[in-house]
Amino acid sequence: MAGRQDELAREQEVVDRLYARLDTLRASARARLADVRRSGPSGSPQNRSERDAFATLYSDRAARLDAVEDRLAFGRLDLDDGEQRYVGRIGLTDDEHRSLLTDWRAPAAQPFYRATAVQPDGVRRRRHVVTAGRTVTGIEDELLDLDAVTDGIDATTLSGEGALLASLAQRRTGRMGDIVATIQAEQDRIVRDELAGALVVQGGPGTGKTAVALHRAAYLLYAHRRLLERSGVLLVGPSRAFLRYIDQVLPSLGETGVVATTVAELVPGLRADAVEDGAAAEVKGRLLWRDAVRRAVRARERVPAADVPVRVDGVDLRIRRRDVRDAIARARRTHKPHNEARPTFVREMLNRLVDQYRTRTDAELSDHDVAVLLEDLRSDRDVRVALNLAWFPISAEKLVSDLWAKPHRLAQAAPELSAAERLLLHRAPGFPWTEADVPILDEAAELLGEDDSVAKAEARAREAARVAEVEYARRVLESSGAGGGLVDAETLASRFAESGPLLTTAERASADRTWTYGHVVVDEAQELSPMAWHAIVRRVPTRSLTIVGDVAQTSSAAGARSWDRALDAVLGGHWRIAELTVSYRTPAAVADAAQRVADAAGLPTSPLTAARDLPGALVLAPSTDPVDAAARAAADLAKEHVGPDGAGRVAVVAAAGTVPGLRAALADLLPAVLGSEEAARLAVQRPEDAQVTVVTPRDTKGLEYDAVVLVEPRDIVGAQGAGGRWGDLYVAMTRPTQRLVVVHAHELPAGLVHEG
Ligand SMILES: Nc1ncnc2c1ncn2[C@@H]1O[C@H](COP(=O)(O)OP(=O)(O)OP(=O)(O)O)[C@@H](O)[C@H]1O
Repeated sequence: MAGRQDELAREQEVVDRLYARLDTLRASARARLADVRRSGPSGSPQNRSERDAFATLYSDRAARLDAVEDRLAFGRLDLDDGEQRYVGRIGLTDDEHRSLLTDWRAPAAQPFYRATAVQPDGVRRRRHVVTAGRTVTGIEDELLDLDAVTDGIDATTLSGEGALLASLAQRRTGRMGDIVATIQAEQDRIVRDELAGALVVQGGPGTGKTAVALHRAAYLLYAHRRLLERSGVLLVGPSRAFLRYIDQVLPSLGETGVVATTVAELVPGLRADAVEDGAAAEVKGRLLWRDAVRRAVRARERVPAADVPVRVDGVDLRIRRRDVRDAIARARRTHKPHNEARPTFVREMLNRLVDQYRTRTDAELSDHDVAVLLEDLRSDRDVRVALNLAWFPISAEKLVSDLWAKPHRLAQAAPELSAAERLLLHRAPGFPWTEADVPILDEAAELLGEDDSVAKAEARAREAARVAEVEYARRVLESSGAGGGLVDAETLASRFAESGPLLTTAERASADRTWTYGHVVVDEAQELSPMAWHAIVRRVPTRSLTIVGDVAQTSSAAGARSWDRALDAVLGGHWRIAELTVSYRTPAAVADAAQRVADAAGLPTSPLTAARDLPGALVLAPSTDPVDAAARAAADLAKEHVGPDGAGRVAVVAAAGTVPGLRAALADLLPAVLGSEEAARLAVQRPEDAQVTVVTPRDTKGLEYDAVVLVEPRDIVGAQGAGGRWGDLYVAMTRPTQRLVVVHAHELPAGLVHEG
């Protein structure tokens, strides 16, 4: 083994040099930061904001360098021409700009993920370097030499199998980690796919769709930094819990500027956390709301039933129906949103009233007289009421809450709905918003706009100032040499902005409903309703999207069972699809059983091959007392998998009605099985950090656990047979990385029966 020890020692030397370089760069970023901060609070506002901008720049750089500590370098390519190229989390060069480490996203790193013996791409050997902290603990070589190929090679051949299996075997921490060291070829093709257009990634559970989507976001930010740093990247996930689960991945890849949100949070400042019936959510998810909201808005632009008499300055005037009709037509011709077109309507009406006044009184009116008269008309209560009734200034919230609370408004706006469907949507005034309301509110906000003439004037002034700042920033960058691809004049200028705190693109974007992004990533995309798609696509006019999901896992009634049907309406058929087929999460026995169940239920599954199997991964446990049996199984699994260091996750997954009973049974049992101290430690964990947890299938969406106890599959599916919640069962079965125990009193669904 002397050869291997020598190799390890050699790699250790290289890794030591790379960390030394990293330390030097960190020290230099810190020193620059300290210099900038030391320069004190003196100077002109211009100087101060310049100093703040550089402080942000250097602290960003220091934070990025800090984030890449773990597994800084993880690969080596030995090329045909004798070059050895190290691949790692970021690119590093020495003082003479010679490459020490190649960023995993650079074209030069691509063969690390793609080269095969059949297509070696100039690579002789691929080496995975495994490190713990800064110590090299292992190496794994693949010779990409056709002579070394014994068996046939197929699409599922794993690269760096040892490193991959080691990472899959690790205890789960409740936070997703990056997979940068072991991205597989089929995944890499998706990660590096071009920016333009909409890419749909369909794949069964555990095929790495989420991981791939996040690595793709990091890749695109690297490959198109100038464009995307300014416009931003939006990530839409299914829930806050899910966003928390993945929130360390992008920072570990050196990217912190991505805006992460859920559909419920898509409109800044709006809380939509109430839960509603799936049937109502399905109706609210239909595309018909584009027309319905338009009609609801139009209903606030209304010609009165009869002329309205008003008396101004002792003169009798009439708000005439035909004037209102003409003024409405005129305002609509501006093609502005309702509230923004309102001043045109009002101006038009007031001018017509002035004309009437002139005719009635037969008076010569000077400019001054007209101005005074206009002011009188504007402040007259009756005139105001009549004009408001004809063109009502209204907020999105008020418009939509009127639709839900006032049956006649809904009937008028959405005549295509049946009376039963309309009844489903009825709410008492003051109800809280739900997720399905948000795309409708967004549509309303879009069609209403804001009456923001003052804000607009301010924005124009700010834009003029910004142009000057960009010019200034360009000069600063030229003279300081701080550009180097890390920051451009626009970015720096936005940080120079004198007013308010220094906002990053992500901060500005997340506070602005009308922001348009350079790229949008949608995860668990099968859950989105057509209206939610409409709201998301609006935010990316270039239609540059990465859409990942699995139409076999859909649980929302408004979600998609086919990508064609979900996307053609909003993307006009302009999207491409890639498929992932290897399940990295779930052991083969579990993945195969889940696949059989899903196929028997007729779900639109993708082909799925598990990357590994584990003995005893699937246990079927019949019991006459499933609650007790599930609690016992979970306690035993907790003993096996849950560590006091916070690693290891066990979930009991059950239909909602059983959850409270299971929680109580488990709480009673854990002290006896784990000891009272360990049980007490677990008992006080926050729900999102809980190492042992009892949840419904929908709570587990996108997440994973070391072991899962699945309680009574029949209850999860529900009584409807073929129309039941099979997607939920498919999700629940495919959460464990190590073991699935199915506890049941009733008959198991087809496909879940022990074969042989
Ligand atoms: N190339 C890889 N190397 C190491 N781990 C990987 C790789 N690909 C995926 N994994 C791991 O497999 C697990 C499943 O990945 P992920 O959650 O991205 O799958 P998914 O397709 O989004 O699943 P689901 O459809 O169930 O939400 C994760 O723990 C992920 O880190």
